[in-house]
Parts: sequence; C-alpha cells; structure tokens
Amino acid sequence: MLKKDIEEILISEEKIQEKVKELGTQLTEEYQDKFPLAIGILKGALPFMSDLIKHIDAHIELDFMDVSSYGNATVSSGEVKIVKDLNTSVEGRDVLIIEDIIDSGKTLNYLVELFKYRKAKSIKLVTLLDKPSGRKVDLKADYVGFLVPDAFVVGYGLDYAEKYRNLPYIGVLKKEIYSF
Ligand SMILES: O=P(O)(O)OC[C@H]1O[C@H](OP(=O)(O)OP(=O)(O)O)[C@H](O)[C@@H]1O
Ligand code: HPA
Ligand SMILES: [Mg+2]
Repeated sequence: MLKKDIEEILISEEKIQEKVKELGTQLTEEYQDKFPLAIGILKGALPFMSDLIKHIDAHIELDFMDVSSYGNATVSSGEVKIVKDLNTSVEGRDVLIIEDIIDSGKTLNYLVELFKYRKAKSIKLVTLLDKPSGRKVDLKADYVGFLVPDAFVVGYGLDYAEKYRNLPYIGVLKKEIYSF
C-alpha cells in the first residue's frame, strides 16, 4: 500500500480529472486554427499529458523531452540535464510545454530560453501544479491547474526518488520517508 506513506491527500483523483477537462477546453480554443507542437516534459508530465490531450479538440503534434534536475533529492540541483532531446524542430512552431509542476521555475526557464533560441514562433506553458513559494526565477505559466503549498508533493507523475508517480492523486509525503 502506497497510501501509508502519504500524510495528506491534497488533490483528489476526481478534482484532477475535472481540472484537466477544463484546461483541455481552454487549450481547444487557444489552438483551434493552429497546429501546435505539444511537448511533454518527462517523466513527471506523463500522466497529465496523457489525460490532457484527450480533451484538446484541435490538431496537435506530440513530442517529448526528458530533463532532470532533482535526482533523488527534494530540492533542485539547479542544473537542468537533458536526458532526451526532441525529435522535432521547434523552428517556426507554436509550442505548448506540458509540465506537472513549476517549483523553483528553473526547468521551465531553461526550456523557454532553449526554445526561443531554437526560434519557436510562440511558446505557451501549461502546468498542472504551481508552487509559488518555491520560485527562484521569475516565471509564470499561461495555464495553471492548482496552486500547491510549500511541501514536497507526490503522485500523478510526481516522484520522490522515482517512486509514487503512479498514485492517481496528489499528496504530501510523510516527513519520515525523506528525512532521516
Ligand atoms: O521548477 P523546478 O524547481 O525546476 O521543478 C519542476 C521540475 O522538477 C520535476 O522534474 P525532475 O527534475 O524531478 O524530473 P522528473 O520529471 O523525471 O521527476 C518536475 O517534473 C518539473 O519538471
Ligand atoms: N514533488 C515532486 N517533484 C518535484 C517537486 C515536488 O514538490 N517540485 C519539483 N519537482
Ligand atoms: Mg522528479
């Protein structure tokens, strides 16, 4: 049972699914007459992306980038490592970056600068979660699902040391799991 490691469920499976539909409707409008490249940032964005795209009623192309800066820690190393780059060129494309969480903002800041350098036509950010208290660089998403408090959250793609990504809800991990 994974639930025994969870202090508190912050966002239930139902609330997540409701919000994902809402975001999908907004993105349907945004991209009605365009053909954006929707880029999922692995691994965390996988469940959110998979659910979200089913609610975008417009043509979209998918690609993935695997970047990592947390490793097994609960604070960002500050160094964004590209584990896998895109297969598609972003030059001249409308880009939609799909993320699970913005915390320090360093990951997205790095990616936005990279896609600007690679000459994307437009760049929009959608994130399921935003943790404003963690912010180290000035960065705002265009579409945000939920604000989360200053706690290390897991589930629905978010991990601690590669675990808990498969929980269907967002929860706060018990302190004893990561402080020893
Ligand atoms: O705003 P930041 O402080 O940069 O944090 C957010 C990023 O950190 C997590 O990724 P992580 O590096 O843990 O890789 P993962 O998605 O494979 O877990 C998360 O999925 C975001 O990409
Ligand atoms: N939980 C899991 N992964 C994360 C978090 C978090 O709160 N912030 C940045 N990456
Ligand atoms: Mg992680």
